[in-house]
Amino acid sequence: MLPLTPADYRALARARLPAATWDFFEGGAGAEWTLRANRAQFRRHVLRPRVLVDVSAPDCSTELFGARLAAPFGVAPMAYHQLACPEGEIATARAARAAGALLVVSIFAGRRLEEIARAGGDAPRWLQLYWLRDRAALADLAGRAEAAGFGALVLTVDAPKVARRLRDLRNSFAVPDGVRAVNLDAALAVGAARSGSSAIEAHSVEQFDRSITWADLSWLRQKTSLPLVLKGVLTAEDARRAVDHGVDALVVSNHGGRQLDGAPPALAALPEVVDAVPADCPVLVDGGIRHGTDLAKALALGARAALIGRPVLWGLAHSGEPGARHVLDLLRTELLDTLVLSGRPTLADLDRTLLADWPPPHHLRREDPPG
Ligand SMILES: Cc1cc2nc3c(=O)[nH]c(=O)nc-3n(C[C@H](O)[C@H](O)[C@H](O)COP(=O)(O)O)c2cc1C
Ligand SMILES: O=C(O)C(=O)c1ccccc1
Repeated sequence: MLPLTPADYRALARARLPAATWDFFEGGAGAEWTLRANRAQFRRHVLRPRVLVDVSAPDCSTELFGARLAAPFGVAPMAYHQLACPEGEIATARAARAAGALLVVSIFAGRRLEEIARAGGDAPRWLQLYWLRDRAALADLAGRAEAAGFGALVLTVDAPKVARRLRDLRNSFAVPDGVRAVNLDAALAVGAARSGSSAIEAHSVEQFDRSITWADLSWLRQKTSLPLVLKGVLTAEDARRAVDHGVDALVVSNHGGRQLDGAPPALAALPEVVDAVPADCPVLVDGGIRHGTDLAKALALGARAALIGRPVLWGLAHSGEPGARHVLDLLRTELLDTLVLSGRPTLADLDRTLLADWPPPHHLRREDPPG
């Protein structure tokens, strides 16, 4: 089968991956309610097409922190791309560069930052951090990122610990031998499998500093001159607080349903965050974006760009760099089609008038009594 959508890559990737790896990629926290809600929320909006608009030159390129993107999206930070393909983040960096997409590298990447940077060339990349107890390790990463041409630091704030993910507990999931977070000291690595527990959850409990507060942000600020992005904000209150603390951009995210189960779908939280921050503060979003139409909906609700998580892993698992590149290219192609067919040829034309609620609110439902 020739894959024509990210969903096609999902089916092909599943057949190639060990069951426990598949579960780690696909799974969420708890009852996976938020995981499902991320997708369901996209189905609650329909697109209101405008006709007889000149759509002969659609353009979905954009700029973020001074870097040019061919399309308004990037690869979400995800640990250990070598679980999907042997080249790991090197393949992803080449794919993102070829597709003109931003790459956000996880602190738990399996390849060295400097190598990833070489593979990415002049394409834009950011580094994601978790706040480890070992602040020297954080300071070291911040310095290396700046030296290797990373354009921003992304602090993930929705994970004081990794959540209880039932699939990983049932599988006693651990990272296989030969895959390691090489940008950190071996002493900070994820441990071995233990029956009935998740090595990743256990590791986070040991290594993540869950005592940090807003007051600690100034420490990280002062370690770097790079823009600072907070990932995992879902409320207007925290969005305002972030801006007050000098944060340069936000990612509205529930971590792909992998952290607080019961958190709102990212798309539903997006408008309150967009409305809470100044217009010059970029708001990104991730979670459940699988189609070009999903991108159009997120942008219409005020996102400057989106991050793509699992679909990139599907492409990597299918065929490494070309697979990941094709997934990103498909999303850009689908977005361009959406711009043309909805009569909104540029990203500036995507606003809330593109969307209507679905199903439409009724005054009178069939089951309501007459009169
Ligand atoms: C396998 C996997 C590993 C992840 N690792 C990280 C990580 O290291 N750091 C982080 O901030 N988010 C991590 N995330 C969350 C993603 O950055 C992103 O928020 C989420 O996957 C977006 O949802 P989507 O997969 O539905 O597109 C991970 C997600 C997955 C699926
Ligand atoms: O962030 C995650 O979702 C995740 O899966 C992870 C992986 C390795 C270490 C910490 C978190």
